[in-house]
Amino acid sequence: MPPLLEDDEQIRGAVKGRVVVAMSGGVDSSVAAALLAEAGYDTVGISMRLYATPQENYSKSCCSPDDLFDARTVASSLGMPFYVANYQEAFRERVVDYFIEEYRRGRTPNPCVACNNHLKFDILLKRSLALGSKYLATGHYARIDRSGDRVVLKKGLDDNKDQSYFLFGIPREALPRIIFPLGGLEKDEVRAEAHRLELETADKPESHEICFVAGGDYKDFVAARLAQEEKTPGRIVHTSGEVLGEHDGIHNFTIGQRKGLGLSYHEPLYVQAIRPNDGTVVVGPKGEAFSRGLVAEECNWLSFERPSGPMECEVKIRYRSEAVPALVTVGADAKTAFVEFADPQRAVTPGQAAVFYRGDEVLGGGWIEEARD
Ligand SMILES: Nc1ncnc2c1ncn2[C@@H]1O[C@H](COP(=O)(O)OP(=O)(O)OP(=O)(O)O)[C@@H](O)[C@H]1O
Repeated sequence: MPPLLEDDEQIRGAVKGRVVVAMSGGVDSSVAAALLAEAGYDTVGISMRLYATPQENYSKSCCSPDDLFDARTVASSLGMPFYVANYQEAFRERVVDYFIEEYRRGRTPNPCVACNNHLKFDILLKRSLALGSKYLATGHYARIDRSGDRVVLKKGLDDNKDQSYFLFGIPREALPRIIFPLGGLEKDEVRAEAHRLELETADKPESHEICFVAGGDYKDFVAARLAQEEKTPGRIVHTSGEVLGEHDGIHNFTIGQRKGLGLSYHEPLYVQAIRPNDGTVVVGPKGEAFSRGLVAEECNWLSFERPSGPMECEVKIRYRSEAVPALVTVGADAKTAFVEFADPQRAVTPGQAAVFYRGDEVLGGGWIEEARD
């Protein structure tokens, strides 16, 4: 095992003092807390209560009583003070309602980004600083590099776990206040650390689902929360113009979707566009779903106040896709970015994030508004 926190670029330059650790009850944030405590930081644990799930789904939700219990147990074994913050209302407004509204509009939301932007790195960060803490730490797989003349956000070292895509919305001035103790570790090392530190959560399984849609299908979740008059039904039309069928609402579709279209056709068809105005869902064969670029709105820049001119960089248009070369130009207020891919990309999806990288560094990002042909 390489030396951890003390020599880690994550923490270099971070003056020892009080750190609030955001504890979800999972293994990652448990290890983050334990490493900071071991390195001599004055750690305080906070779990956010975000969502109340029905009784039968308790154990599958991110902030179920089980998880709060686990977080409390780990904090207690580390001798850390521990608090639960009730952020259910903010979470409902900023994450759950946003999630439903985006589907209603025929877009594909990214609730993890919304949660980071509005809960973790806004409300919780402010609360942490108000508690006299110097830093907020989370178990995200990303790095904050403090070694140069400016503090920058970088990808996590573990390519497979890297979560920097979800973090583009952190306010630039907040970066110096954040610590990601796991950014320089591989997932296997984190598990090994959890065992070495004898944490209760060492063998706890990963959570993969959207935390507030515990166990269920997100489409059912959205459909159950939309009144009939909020749904936009319409036609399913082939790119050739042929009408193939009808549907009950655009909230049921995502760009790039192949399954569950309710069509029988002689070749696989993919959703290529969703038109909220008249409810049309355009489908076509795989080869046709490519775009030359996109427009992103509400951009946040991390490495500078704004790009100084047209900028060559890499862009990632969904969490699990490669960062691909692109030319990015911004509008007058730097909130809108016009992205031209070096090579056309498949399934550009309004509502997802476009995150701009230069190598490992996250330059910034924004929300995809539309694809450009
Ligand atoms: N309910 C919560 N309360 C406090 N912090 C949270 C909560 N949910 C997530 N976090 C923080 O955000 C980080 C990333 O959240 P994510 O949902 O991606 O968790 P994860 O990668 O499964 O990590 P973990 O194993 O710690 O649950 C967590 O490591 C933790 O620091």
